[in-house]
Amino acid sequence: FFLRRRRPTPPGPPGLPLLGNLLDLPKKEAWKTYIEWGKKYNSDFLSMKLPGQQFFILNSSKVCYDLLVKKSAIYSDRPHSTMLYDLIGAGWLIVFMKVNTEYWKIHRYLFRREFDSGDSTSVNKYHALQAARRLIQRLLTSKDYEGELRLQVSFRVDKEECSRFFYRAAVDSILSITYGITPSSFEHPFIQVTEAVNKIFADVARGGYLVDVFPFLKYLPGWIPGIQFQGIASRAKTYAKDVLTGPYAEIQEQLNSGTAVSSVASRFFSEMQEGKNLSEMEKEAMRNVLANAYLDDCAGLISSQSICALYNVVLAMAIHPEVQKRAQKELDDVLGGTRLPDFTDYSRLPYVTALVNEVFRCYPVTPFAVYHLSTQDDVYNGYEIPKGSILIPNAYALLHDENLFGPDTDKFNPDRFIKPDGTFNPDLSDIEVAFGFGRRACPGRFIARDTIWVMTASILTAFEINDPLDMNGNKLTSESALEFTNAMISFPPRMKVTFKPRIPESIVHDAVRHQQ
Ligand code: HEM
Repeated sequence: FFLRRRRPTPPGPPGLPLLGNLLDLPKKEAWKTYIEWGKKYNSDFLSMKLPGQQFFILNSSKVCYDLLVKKSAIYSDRPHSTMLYDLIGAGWLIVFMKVNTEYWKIHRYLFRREFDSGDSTSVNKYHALQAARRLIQRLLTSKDYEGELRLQVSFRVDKEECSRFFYRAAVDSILSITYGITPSSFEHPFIQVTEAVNKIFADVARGGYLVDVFPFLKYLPGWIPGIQFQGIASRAKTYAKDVLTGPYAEIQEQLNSGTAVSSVASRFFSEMQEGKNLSEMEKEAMRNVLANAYLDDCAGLISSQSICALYNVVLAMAIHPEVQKRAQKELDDVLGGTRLPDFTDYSRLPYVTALVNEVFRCYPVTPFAVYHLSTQDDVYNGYEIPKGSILIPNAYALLHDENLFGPDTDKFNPDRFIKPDGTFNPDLSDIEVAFGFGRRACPGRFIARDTIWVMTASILTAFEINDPLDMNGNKLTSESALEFTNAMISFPPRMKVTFKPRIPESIVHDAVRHQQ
């Protein structure tokens, strides 16, 4: 036994005794450093150790597919968070659920049924379209608006200019899809609570709580100096409960008073009223699925993916005016400058679709997807992967791989998604990795794509996005060095842009009225 030779681990920076690679952890855009490590160690499969935890970095499509897709049965778990599970009681968050349990499977099944199947898709799309139109109307009629609107595009989810519009648009869209609720203002409690939860969950995901490293700390009372996490957890527990039960209770009241509009929740309650026999687990799972959709998109596991994607669209359009103009020409040719786009225009707007895909590719919202945890000892290419290892899929590396997406992948070029005959090229299907891998792949990706598409098409129809400036007032261009945040959800740098209207206000007001 003692003489048994251990198999090697893949190459990686050597690290220090006890600390492992703690001091090697990149402070900026870690995904780019991991690509550099791959070149240095001449391997697409790397290892890294932190105290008590073995990590593997997956830098190529082959390794990601071999492990996370082909062997997804053993590479699809998540690390346990004492803060989230044991202290906040947020075991209903699908993204952190233990894999392959009946509980997780019923949540995934219901999520898929409600967010990616024929009947529900058309109602979901209708709500996303309405939210897009309300966004355009709010931008046009903002009290700050004087012919042109100067927005501060900021990744901080607070009440700064851009957040007011894009944060609200994303919440507006997902709340109406899930519960049929349209918040009347930014101060609405269902928006405010997501802001509060956002901060705490973001810290958990960043590994910001010591109790996640030393779980025994959970037994210490909150009055001991340095144990603030107990107080934070107790506040988060209240917020999380509000997220789970607030809109759920409101939709029940609306149904009773006959004022509910069609949504995922209303369909579910109608089924129950019609006598559909559901187990207690199914009922609980459905309540959780609704809250997961609401929370994952607004304050999610780490922050808000759709909001980040919208910021990236604004950034990309501002620093690539030639792409913006071409997309606007396509929109004008189809819409004639007389109306806002809708989903029936999809097939006639291949360049808009290409540019949305290019935004997901060039500026991935989740450059590492979400970490996966292995549940069995395994061997890959002669290397040992012990049970309990964390796998970091470098989605950014794949999305910038020239073998998958053609030349100059550091350049923003929607044409890579256009076929020679001018139609959209669906063959670059590796773009899917922008939404994760294998059995954990994002179940909200269909509605996320639809929402970002219709919001992008609507914004570009209604506005020119000009004059991007950094926070020091320097002009930003496609050549500027942009530093994205080094986090699970990677936000673009803060900047200011101008929104200049391109169509008469009456078109937008008519579109919103027509939808009601
Ligand atoms: C731009 C938008 C979005 C992006 C880029 C995104 C990306 C991701 C990624 C990378 C994962 C982890 C996949 C993995 O572990 O391999 C994930 C998980 C998840 N996403 Fe999304 N997402 C987006 C929008 C949404 C929306 C709108 C919803 C809800 C309607 C949603 C719901 C979820 C859920 C429930 C999970 C957890 C799945 C599980 O762990 O089994 N996402 N998403």
